[in-house]
Amino acid sequence: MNLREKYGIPQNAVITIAGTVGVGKSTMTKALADALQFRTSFENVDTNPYLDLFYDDFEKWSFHLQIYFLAERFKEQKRMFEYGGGFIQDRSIYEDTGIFAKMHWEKGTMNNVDYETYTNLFEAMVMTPYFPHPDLLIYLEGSIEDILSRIQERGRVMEQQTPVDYWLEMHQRYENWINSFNGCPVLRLNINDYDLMNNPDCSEQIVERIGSFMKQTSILRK
Ligand SMILES: Nc1ncnc2c1ncn2[C@@H]1O[C@H](COP(=O)(O)OP(=O)(O)O)[C@@H](O)[C@H]1O
Ligand SMILES: Nc1ncnc2c1ncn2[C@H]1C[C@H](O)[C@@H](COP(=O)(O)O)O1
Repeated sequence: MNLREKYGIPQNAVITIAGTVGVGKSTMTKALADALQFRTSFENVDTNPYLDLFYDDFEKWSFHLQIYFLAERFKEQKRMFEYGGGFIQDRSIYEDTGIFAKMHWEKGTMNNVDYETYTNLFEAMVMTPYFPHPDLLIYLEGSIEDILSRIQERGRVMEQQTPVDYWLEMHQRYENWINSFNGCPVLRLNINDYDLMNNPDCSEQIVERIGSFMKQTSILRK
C-alpha cells in the first residue's frame, strides 16, 4: 500500500503550498509529490521574462509581472483540474493578489489604475463560483531569520540584492493574510518541525498529518 492510500488521501486531491519567498515551498512540493505520487505544478522562475526587470525597478514592472503571474497561475489551475486533480502546487493563486499586488499598491510601487485593472481581472477570473479551489492549502511558516538565511543560501542574485525590509514586510503580511484566509482548509506547518533535507523520512509524518487533517475537515463539512 502506498502512502497516499495508507493515510486516506484522495487520489484526485489538489494541495497547494503557500508561504513567503524562501520558506521551502518548492522543496515541500517535490517531497510531497514523490511521497503521494502526485504531479507537480511549479512556478517557473528561470523562464519568467519580467522577474529580473521587476527586482530592478518595482514601479516600472510590477503590473506586467502581476499579469504574467496571473496568466501562468490560471493556466496551471486549468491544467490541474483538467487532469482531474492529483497535484501538489508550488504557491497558490491567492498569494498573488493577497500578498504581492496588494503590497506593491500599498507601498506605492503599483499605481491605483494598474491595481484596479489587476484586481478586476483577478476577481473576474478567480472569484467566481466556477473557479475550483484546492482541497487543502499547506501554509509553511518560519522565523524571519531562518527565511533570510534560506534566501541567501539559495542564491538568486536579484533576491539577495533586495533590501531586507522588503522580506520583513512580506513576512509580516503573510501572517496577517493567513489569519483571515478562508478560500479552502488550511494546515499550518512550522519549518522547525520537519527537516526534509536531512531526514527524508519526515515526508511520511507530514503525509500522515495531511491525511488526518483532510479527514477531519471533510467530516466537519458534512
Ligand atoms: N526543510 C529544510 N531545511 C533546510 N533548508 C531547506 C528546507 N527546505 C528548503 N530549504 C532550503 O531553503 C531554500 C529555499 O527553499 P525553496 O524550496 O526554494 O523555497 P520557496 O520555494 O518557498 O521559495 C533552498 O536553498 C532550500 O534548499
Ligand atoms: N505575484 C508575485 N509578485 C511578485 N513577485 C512574485 C510573485 N509571485 C512570486 N514572486 C517572486 C518571488 C520570488 O522572487 C520568485 C519565486 O517565488 P518563490 O517564493 O521563491 O517560489 O517570484
